[in-house]
Amino acid sequence: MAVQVAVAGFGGRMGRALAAALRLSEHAGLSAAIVRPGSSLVGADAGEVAGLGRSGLTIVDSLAKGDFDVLIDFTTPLASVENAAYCAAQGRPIAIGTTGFDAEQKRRLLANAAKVPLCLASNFSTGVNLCFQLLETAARVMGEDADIEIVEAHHRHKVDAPSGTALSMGEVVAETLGRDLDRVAVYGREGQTGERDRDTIGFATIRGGDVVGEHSVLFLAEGERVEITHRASSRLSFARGAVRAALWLMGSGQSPRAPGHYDMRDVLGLNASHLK
Ligand SMILES: NC(=O)C1=CN([C@@H]2O[C@H](COP(=O)(O)OP(=O)(O)OC[C@H]3O[C@@H](n4cnc5c(N)ncnc54)[C@H](OP(=O)(O)O)[C@@H]3O)[C@@H](O)[C@H]2O)C=CC1
Ligand SMILES: O=C(O)C1=N[C@H](C(=O)O)C[C@H](O)C1
Repeated sequence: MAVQVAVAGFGGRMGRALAAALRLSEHAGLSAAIVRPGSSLVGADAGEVAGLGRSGLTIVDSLAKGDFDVLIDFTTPLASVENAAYCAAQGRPIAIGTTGFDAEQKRRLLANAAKVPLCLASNFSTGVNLCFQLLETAARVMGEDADIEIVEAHHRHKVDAPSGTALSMGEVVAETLGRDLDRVAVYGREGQTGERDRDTIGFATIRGGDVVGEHSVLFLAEGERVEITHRASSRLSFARGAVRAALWLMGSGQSPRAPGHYDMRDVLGLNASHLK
């Protein structure tokens, strides 16, 4: 039987993409579509709202009104923290794609991983997670001799900056080089900045139009440079990854994973020690 998936943030850009990804999945199906309390979408047909035709599933405004095995959450930091606590209390696995958490929100979110399997990924696409792996190699080989800059571009509606993916990329590079990202990150430059400090990792943000998501990490050395770039052209790449993660959390038809904090590299088998 198909794994029953609830989607929180159903009315958003990713919510609709998740509806399409679940429609394409052989092993998972949409069983609950959750929107913000007070949303005008409450009571509407989920399939119609997602542009997929009538589904017979009514949109609701709380997880307690839905029936599900596993939750996929792409909402806001506040809502994700609440939803994770609900899932932990109910013993249900959760895959979270929301970005923009502050340190305290992230601590509260991850505390729930003591009770249930929780997969938190700033980017669920396969390509970005492969880039994380490539970045480790690039940082190891070139990092000490290069200036490292991270550039990201997203659509005009995005509310957090830098993107969660850019921050994850910075963390991968900083960790590989034994640097503390909180100390070396430079978020934008203006005025008399002085010369660049070699140990810093710079971030630049572009917002506009309908850009789905683009990330480049530049390793700028004397006489040469390496650029590792990922460009997403469809939100389906994120949504299909999140569905894959939800199925993985459910143990792919067997018993669910043990409680713990996982990420998309665990789902893809990219955290295996033989790859390091
Ligand atoms: N990890 C990944 O691969 C990806 C992550 N993201 C991240 O996912 C998040 C969502 O992105 P996107 O879909 O573009 O944003 P949207 O703003 O389009 O969608 C977010 C939705 O969450 C809804 N929402 C807010 N509070 C609640 C609540 N309590 N319960 C249920 N729904 C709620 C909002 O409703 P309302 O509008 O009515 O307030 C909105 O419809 C962002 O943080 C983004 O950065 C995005 C793409 C990929
Ligand atoms: O808000 C978005 O759209 C995206 N957000 C994620 C992020 O902040 O990294 C992932 C993706 O790039 C799209």
